[in-house]
Amino acid sequence: MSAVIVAIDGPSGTGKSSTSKAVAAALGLSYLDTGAQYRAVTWWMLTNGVPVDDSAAVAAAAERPVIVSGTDPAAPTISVDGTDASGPIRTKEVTSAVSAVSAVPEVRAVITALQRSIAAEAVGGIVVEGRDIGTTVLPDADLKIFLTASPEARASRRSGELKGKEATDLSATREALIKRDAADSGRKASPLKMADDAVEVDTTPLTLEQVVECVVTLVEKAVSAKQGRDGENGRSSGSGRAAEGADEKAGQISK
Ligand SMILES: Nc1ncnc2c1ncn2[C@@H]1O[C@H](COP(=O)(O)OP(=O)(O)O)[C@@H](O)[C@H]1O
Ligand SMILES: Nc1ccn([C@H]2C[C@H](O)[C@@H](COP(=O)(O)OP(=O)(O)O)O2)c(=O)n1
Repeated sequence: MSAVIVAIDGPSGTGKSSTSKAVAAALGLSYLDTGAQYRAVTWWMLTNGVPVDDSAAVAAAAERPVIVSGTDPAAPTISVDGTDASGPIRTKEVTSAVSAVSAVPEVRAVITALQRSIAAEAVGGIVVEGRDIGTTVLPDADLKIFLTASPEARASRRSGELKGKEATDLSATREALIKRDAADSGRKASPLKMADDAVEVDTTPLTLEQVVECVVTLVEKAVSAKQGRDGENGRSSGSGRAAEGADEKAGQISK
């Protein structure tokens, strides 16, 4: 069977990273945080003096940063030009600039190609999380999930994280999230949007554990359906009873 590919998209604070990591760890899959890659490019632009509001300057530099992502869900890594960037990419400066940088088509072209090659190399399967994975990066993913949550829930989750570090003001966090979502959803190049064939999960009333359980179940169904399809293909070329058993499971997927 070819490796399962799971796309998890949604706005900020809906639980994409926590859910994707836990699901990948539970099922032995690789994990890719594509937001971290856009943050890494943004950090490179800021540290190299590229004016992030000048899209032509950002476009001209788009191919320069060398981004490497480690895909172990237990210890995901991100480096830029060989330097660990996991800390610096989470600062307020990067968060404020990342929507402008990620709206530049030349940046998206470079990062999208990188994401596709990482997914293709993940022989054991992968969970890829972001904004445009189901619509643009991996439109043939075996399962597409779109996570949502109320702005209040998202802001309170985020300010819980920031406590003791940077701004903890709930309404400021809420405004910043809404502004970033509007920029990410309103850009021309590959905006944040639910794919037509995605499963929407509203995480507002759910604990993280409940969301993980729900997504693990959906992935298992998608794997069964995939095995069914692979079995069917095998059977049409003459591969017998095992294919028939797998074929029965194909009806179980619910979208
Ligand atoms: N269902 C949930 N209920 C409560 N807190 C959650 C839930 N899902 C995620 N969180 C918490 O919310 C914060 C943001 O989650 P994260 O996975 O980083 O979201 P995203 O990747 O969508 O921005 C984290 O601190 C995480 O532990
Ligand atoms: N596939 C993606 C992933 C992220 N981005 C952009 C848009 C987001 O505001 C930033 C940062 O993404 P990230 O997932 O780190 O954001 P949060 O964890 O939700 O704060 O990157 C994107 O344009 N496409």
